[in-house]
Amino acid sequence: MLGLPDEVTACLFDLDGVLTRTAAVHAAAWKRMFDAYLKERSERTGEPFRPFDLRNDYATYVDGKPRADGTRSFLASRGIELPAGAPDDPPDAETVAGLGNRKNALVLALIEQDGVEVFEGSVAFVRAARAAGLKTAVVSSSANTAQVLRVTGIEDLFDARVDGVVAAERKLPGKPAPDTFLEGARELGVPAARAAVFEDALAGVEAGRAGAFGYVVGVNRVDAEHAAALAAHGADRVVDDLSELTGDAG
Ligand SMILES: O=P(O)(O)OC[C@H]1O[C@@H](O)[C@H](O)[C@@H](O)[C@@H]1O
Repeated sequence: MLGLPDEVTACLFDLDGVLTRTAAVHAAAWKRMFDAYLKERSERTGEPFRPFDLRNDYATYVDGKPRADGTRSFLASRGIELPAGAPDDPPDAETVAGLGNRKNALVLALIEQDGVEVFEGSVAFVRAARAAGLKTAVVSSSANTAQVLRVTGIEDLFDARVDGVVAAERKLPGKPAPDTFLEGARELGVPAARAAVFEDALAGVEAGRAGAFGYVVGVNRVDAEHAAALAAHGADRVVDDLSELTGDAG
């Protein structure tokens, strides 16, 4: 009925791009922050300015990973290495934390300005899963997860939450490592083999595969190329919307 293998008794949902329409918000904020930084750097050093590519740089280096890992990973792709800095570095500090704080201020401003929308097909799927007796958790790298769940009013649909704040407290390595999803399954009291992972990011489906979860659903919100990449990185099935799983696609 849910389009999942029979042995699956729990569902672990990524947030941004799976439950809520916030992946594009993050991508836009990353681009604005990195382009401003790269431009300023190129004026200073004389290196050519090559902007952040919203599609490829985001999917390859940033999407799905914790904020600092995404920052470091993209900068490394451009041969740039910055000091880690401190969590409360100001947004103009030339550190990994400073650039991350600059990007987070942009995300919060965009959320404040435009609000957050859910994917209705996903919310209907979560409700159907719970009605069928499955346990549900949100497993996201985002430190803004609690706030996004609150403003969209869907926080009560989940039995557990493992987000960027929880992962930092418990010292769990972020996606593509499987640890945050494994922690989500542990909180729901099920072994990984009985849990399904729902992910739109390449780092996320990789985490699903690395954790040997019972089923990995790739949720494609981009294009056919991204759908193929989700399958190549570990998705057992790729859908454009979770309603495809229940056969409710309208
Ligand atoms: O900066 P935040 O809100 O802690 O989120 C970290 C990451 O969380 C992930 O869910 C997003 O896919 C990334 O784009 C984002 O950068």
